[in-house]
Amino acid sequence: MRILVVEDSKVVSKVMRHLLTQELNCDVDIAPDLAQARQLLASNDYFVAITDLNLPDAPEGEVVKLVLAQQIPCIVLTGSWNPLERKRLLQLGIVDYVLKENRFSYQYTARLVKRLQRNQCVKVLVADDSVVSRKYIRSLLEQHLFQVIEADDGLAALDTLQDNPDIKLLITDYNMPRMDGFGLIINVREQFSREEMAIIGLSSDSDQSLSARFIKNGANDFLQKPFVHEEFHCRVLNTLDALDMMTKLWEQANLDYLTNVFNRRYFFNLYEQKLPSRVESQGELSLGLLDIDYFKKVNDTYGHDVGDEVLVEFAARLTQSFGQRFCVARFGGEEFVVAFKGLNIEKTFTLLDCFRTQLESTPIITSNGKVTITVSTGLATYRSSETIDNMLRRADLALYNAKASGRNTVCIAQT
Ligand SMILES: Nc1nc2c(ncn2[C@@H]2O[C@H](COP(=O)(O)OP(=O)(O)OP(=O)(O)O)[C@@H](O)[C@H]2O)c(=O)[nH]1
Repeated sequence: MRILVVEDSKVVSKVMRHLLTQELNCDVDIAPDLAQARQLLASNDYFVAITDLNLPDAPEGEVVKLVLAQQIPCIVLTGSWNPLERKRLLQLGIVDYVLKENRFSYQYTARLVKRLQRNQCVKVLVADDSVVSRKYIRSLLEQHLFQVIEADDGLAALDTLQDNPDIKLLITDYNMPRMDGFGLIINVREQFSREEMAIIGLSSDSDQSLSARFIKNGANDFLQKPFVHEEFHCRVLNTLDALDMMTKLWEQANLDYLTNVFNRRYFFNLYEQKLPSRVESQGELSLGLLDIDYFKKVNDTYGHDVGDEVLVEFAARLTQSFGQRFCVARFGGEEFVVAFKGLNIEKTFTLLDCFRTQLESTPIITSNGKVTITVSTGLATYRSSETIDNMLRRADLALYNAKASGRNTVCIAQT
């Protein structure tokens, strides 16, 4: 990713280069005047340009037009606060007008570029029966590089969500035919939690209780129409930042910090409570408890860091082999579990034994050379009315037998 900074102050361009390279993996080109900006724009593709308005050879913000003419998102970073000029430039389609007030202005600009990069992968659904309003919101969102999908009422929005379950933000009007904004939000919240999707309600209705009702029904935020361009962007960005934060918290609570597979807590939340009904609805369930053989020796021979690399690669191979269909979790240390739902014991045994032979024959490449490991596995299949703890106890006994019989083998628990 390449970013152009058009700035005649050496101090400011140095600060921006430092902050941008710190926040993002990117190349930064600096143009101190319009002539050099023109040259650089002619020979490179830029993700975004950050431009001053007052340059030695272009004192009237001419560089903004040049950047926008090439369809490059433009952030104005200026020392002069001119409300009329600001309004004119926002209408021209710049991403933002940032005043150089203090160091936070530069940090804000770098974070904004990072958000633009993130926004490219974020799908936003706009539900509104007014074509004019929909198109306006679309244009604002596209200035910030979001992927935008439109729906003209609540029912059409629900259909769109079925086809695009990866939509991260829903912006919905209140008054719509067939299904209004409240009906839509109530339906959406039955399928998508607050960690999965954010919702912003909109309305031009003068009823002041609407904002609270939107939020009580499951929206994250509310905006009164007509709204100011920048308020819209601030609300969208804050809502998505909160969603990102929730996702991060969820990941910290449910994923293993080293290997990124699920952790023990996630596994037990998934299986502890509803084991019989889950098994009945999905058919059989088998658990594989896998423990790397003589892992202490790996640590003692190559060091703890290489031990970590081995664990990461082992988890990656488990995920590659089973992660798409089954739950893979690290129970702690060098012990992992895979829950094979819907598979009988014979098929599960074949899969685990195949994984075992492949692991043995494919050394792990580490920073300290190749390391060959083997794995012992205990395999238990669900018995009527059994708890997950009991199943794991039986899988653990089978694992003990696998270790006792010489390791590098899969042992089946007694039913
Ligand atoms: N590198 C690394 N080592 C870990 C981690 N968690 C646990 N270990 C080490 O894993 C080793 C497990 O050793 P043991 O329980 O004796 O088992 P083992 O050497 O694999 O022997 P068997 O299981 O009997 O084949 C210990 O040395 C732990 O310190 C980790 O996150 N990273």
